[in-house]
Amino acid sequence: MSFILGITGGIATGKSTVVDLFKKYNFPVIDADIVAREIVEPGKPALKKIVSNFGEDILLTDGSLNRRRLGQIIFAEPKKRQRLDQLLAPFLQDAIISQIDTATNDSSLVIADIPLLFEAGYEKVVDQVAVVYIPENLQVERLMKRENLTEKEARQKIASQFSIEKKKSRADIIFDNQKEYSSICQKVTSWLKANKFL
Ligand SMILES: CC(C)(COP(=O)(O)OP(=O)(O)OC[C@H]1O[C@@H](n2cnc3c(N)ncnc32)[C@H](O)[C@@H]1O)[C@@H](O)C(=O)NCCC(=O)NCCS
Ligand SMILES: Nc1ncnc2c1ncn2[C@@H]1O[C@H](COP(=O)(O)OP(=O)(O)OP(=O)(O)O)[C@@H](O)[C@H]1O
Repeated sequence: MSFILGITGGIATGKSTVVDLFKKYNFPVIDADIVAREIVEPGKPALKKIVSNFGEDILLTDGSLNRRRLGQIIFAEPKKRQRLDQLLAPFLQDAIISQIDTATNDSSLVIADIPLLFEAGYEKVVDQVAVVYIPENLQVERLMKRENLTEKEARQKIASQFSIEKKKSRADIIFDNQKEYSSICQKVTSWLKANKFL
């Protein structure tokens, strides 16, 4: 029996930074953002659904999804975001569960990196949830810096998810990422040792 650890957080709170540490220890990682890219490759049914809802304009000339354009639409218009979430949810869920199942054959610990874990109800497919936490003001600061956004744009993206405080209050484990990199490394390693995965 493998232990499935869900990792979530807000945009730019440091999920990738934490997940990379688990990868360094060779634990398998299912990345929901990558799965979400795979299910909308040209020819896949989820892409057809997006086109029938958002129009042909949502494709690039080579027939692939114009991710930048779709991002601009959904982060500015909550109704359209909800529509996208609804139409992708069944495809995402099937693919995520199937990738987790496959990974459990090879490892005692499987990491599921799911940005919208709470919003989309993935608590039921993982054993525990770790939230990578920084306070919202620092989240705004790191997001603006990483993506070269204005404060308004950063806050708009953050507002499209549950707040980081709400996620923190639902966590089984909190990986606080306010301090320097070495501090978060130490926390992850301590958790692995305390739970006998190292
Ligand atoms: C809108 C899309 C095309 C934008 O693509 P882009 O390459 O610019 O961003 P990327 O996929 O790397 O997502 C970056 C981050 O945005 C946030 N995010 C993505 N989709 C959503 C959403 N529907 N609601 C809230 N936040 C979201 C997540 O924190 C994610 O980590 C893409 O994010 C997408 O297909 N989203 C819908 C699928 C989804 O729900 N993904 C999250 C998996 S849990
Ligand atoms: N401890 C830290 N100190 C300073 N900066 C950090 C720290 N951890 C992460 N960062 C920076 O903050 C930004 C966000 O981190 P990261 O990309 O890991 O977040 P994320 O939660 O995976 O984001 P997203 O889900 O939006 O892709 C990055 O630019 C990263 O370099």
